[in-house]
Amino acid sequence: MRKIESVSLVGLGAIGAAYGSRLHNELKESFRVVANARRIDKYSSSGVKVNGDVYHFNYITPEAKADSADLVIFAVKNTELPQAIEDVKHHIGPDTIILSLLNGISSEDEIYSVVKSDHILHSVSVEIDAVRENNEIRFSTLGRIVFGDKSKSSSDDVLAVKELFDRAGIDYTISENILHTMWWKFMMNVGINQTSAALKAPYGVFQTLPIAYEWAESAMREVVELSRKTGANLTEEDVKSFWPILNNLSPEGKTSMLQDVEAGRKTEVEYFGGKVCELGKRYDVPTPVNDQLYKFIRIIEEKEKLEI
Ligand SMILES: NC(=O)C1=CN([C@@H]2O[C@H](COP(=O)(O)OP(=O)(O)OC[C@H]3O[C@@H](n4cnc5c(N)ncnc54)[C@H](OP(=O)(O)O)[C@@H]3O)[C@@H](O)[C@H]2O)C=CC1
Ligand SMILES: CC(C)(CO)C(=O)C(=O)O
Repeated sequence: MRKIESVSLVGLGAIGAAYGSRLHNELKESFRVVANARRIDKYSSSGVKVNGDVYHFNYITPEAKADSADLVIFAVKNTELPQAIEDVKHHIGPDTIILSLLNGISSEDEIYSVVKSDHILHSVSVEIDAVRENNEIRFSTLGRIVFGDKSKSSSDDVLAVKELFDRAGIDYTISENILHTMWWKFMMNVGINQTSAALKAPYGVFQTLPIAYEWAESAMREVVELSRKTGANLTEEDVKSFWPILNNLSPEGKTSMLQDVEAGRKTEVEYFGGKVCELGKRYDVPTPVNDQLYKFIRIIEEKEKLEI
């Protein structure tokens, strides 16, 4: 098994900085953050704070000549992925393992369509409640990364990432059925991210108001129906499995979509509700809850652009 000695990250936001701080502690200068000059200025001026500790990472611009990394991690939003792939391409060699921590079920395919690598693992981060405000990232729980190889249950790439996470102190689970895992996480995001953004509600609202949680569950159940058509085969038990996860998150914590709405940024709604509506049409499965959530969040985004 080969040992991962160098990692390049693109996306130093809530998720990227949370896990990146652990990788920096382990790999020091061999952990590189790829970012353009504007972002590097922003990060360098006062450092990036992760749970109160100030980090100065090893920054590198997309244009700079670079050796390919043993591992490249994507931690940008789905809307930012095409540019991120372009920006990190100097760091991807024929043997580079690629991990995408993006939510949704499409980022790995999108990366593959450009880099055509056989070393792309599938992954999701779960049970993390990371919140970013400017250069400051806070989380009460780092959760874990669930990852796996779509074609084999255990591969050299999986074992190499496992060994790195053990060294860096990052919790993980290796999934034996990563397609199911990706859909399970997708289902949660479709439920909680969209309803929290529509209600402008942190996790505490869902922990205490059954009516809010039921709304999230109704959006998730449409994903369960769709999963039966795609082979991911989610069940009602999968829907119920989110309850203990939610209860472990900080009541003040906010989904990444609520953070986007509050910051006036474009959200990932196309990759959650938008995807559900698209698949619903393709498989002739009704998706009334997501149809409304999709419209609602699109209106919030458009409203942001109006000057009235
Ligand atoms: N927050 C959370 O708790 C969780 C989030 N996720 C998922 O993880 C992914 C990332 O989310 P999150 O960390 O919250 O998002 P953030 O918006 O906090 O972070 C994204 C970061 O990527 C940077 N970025 C974007 N494009 C580039 C680029 N081309 N080069 C370098 N940096 C770039 C952005 O910089 P800038 O701000 O300067 O544009 C920003 O700092 C999403 O898919 C999300 O759904 C998954 C689990 C939990
Ligand atoms: C599941 C949840 C809500 C927190 O880990 C998430 O993935 C997000 O905020 O995007």
